[in-house]
Amino acid sequence: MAMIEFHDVSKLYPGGSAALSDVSLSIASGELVFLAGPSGAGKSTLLKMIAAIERPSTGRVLVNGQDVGGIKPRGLPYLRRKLGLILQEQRLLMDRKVLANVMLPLVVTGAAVEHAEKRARAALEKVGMLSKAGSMPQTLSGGEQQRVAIARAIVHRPQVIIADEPTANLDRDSANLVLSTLEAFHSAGVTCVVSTHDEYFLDRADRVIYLSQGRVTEAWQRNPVVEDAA
Ligand SMILES: Nc1ncnc2c1ncn2[C@@H]1O[C@H](COP(=O)(O)OP(=O)(O)OP(=O)(O)O)[C@@H](O)[C@H]1O
Repeated sequence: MAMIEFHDVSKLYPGGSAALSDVSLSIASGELVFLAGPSGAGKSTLLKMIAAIERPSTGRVLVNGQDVGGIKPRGLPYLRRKLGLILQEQRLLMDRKVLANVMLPLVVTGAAVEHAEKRARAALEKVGMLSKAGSMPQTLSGGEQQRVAIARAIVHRPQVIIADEPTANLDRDSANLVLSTLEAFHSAGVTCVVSTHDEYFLDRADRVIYLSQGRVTEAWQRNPVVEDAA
């Protein structure tokens, strides 16, 4: 079943040229898909459309069958509950401990503090960062901070993880750990869409969609999933 579908999606930013042009793609439930392409190709724009942070100028974006392009503000929390977002502009709060950072998405949606803390500890354990729960973010390496950001993104157990360049500026070992963390969620059935510049990861990927100047220029799949005919 398709979790994410783009049908002839174009995006024009006000006053700008087309950030995306006629993009059509389908991502199945449980897939791990990499989005590649040069800076400015439209990767961030595409990811933000899945979360309805940006809206298509034309075309349709469906998440779990729901058209999210025209979603009303009151429908956004329902959509966002399904999604775990690791976006470039969402840094950790440096004046709060790791645990508080990961609890925050639950606390702001009204969860009880004890419940939020329990969930946050479980999320930190999943990304191998529970021992740093009491640390301040600036005492962590870039890769560790990124794993905390992943814990924050999955604390509400989303069906889909959207990660925009989660390994940017990391050394190879840290990048590998971040990627293994995402792969573990994929193995647990979570749909993952991850943008990257890193050829090393693209070589290992099962499915890559290349964007250039807002268009899908290449897309391949190493081991195509054979749909069960039944
Ligand atoms: N809010 C905005 N307003 C106007 N133009 C924008 C906005 N966001 C992105 N753009 C433009 O849209 C195009 C695609 O940008 P986008 O950030 O989606 O690319 P990207 O592939 O994610 O690049 P990078 O790898 O550098 O993050 C670029 O030309 C960019 O300048």
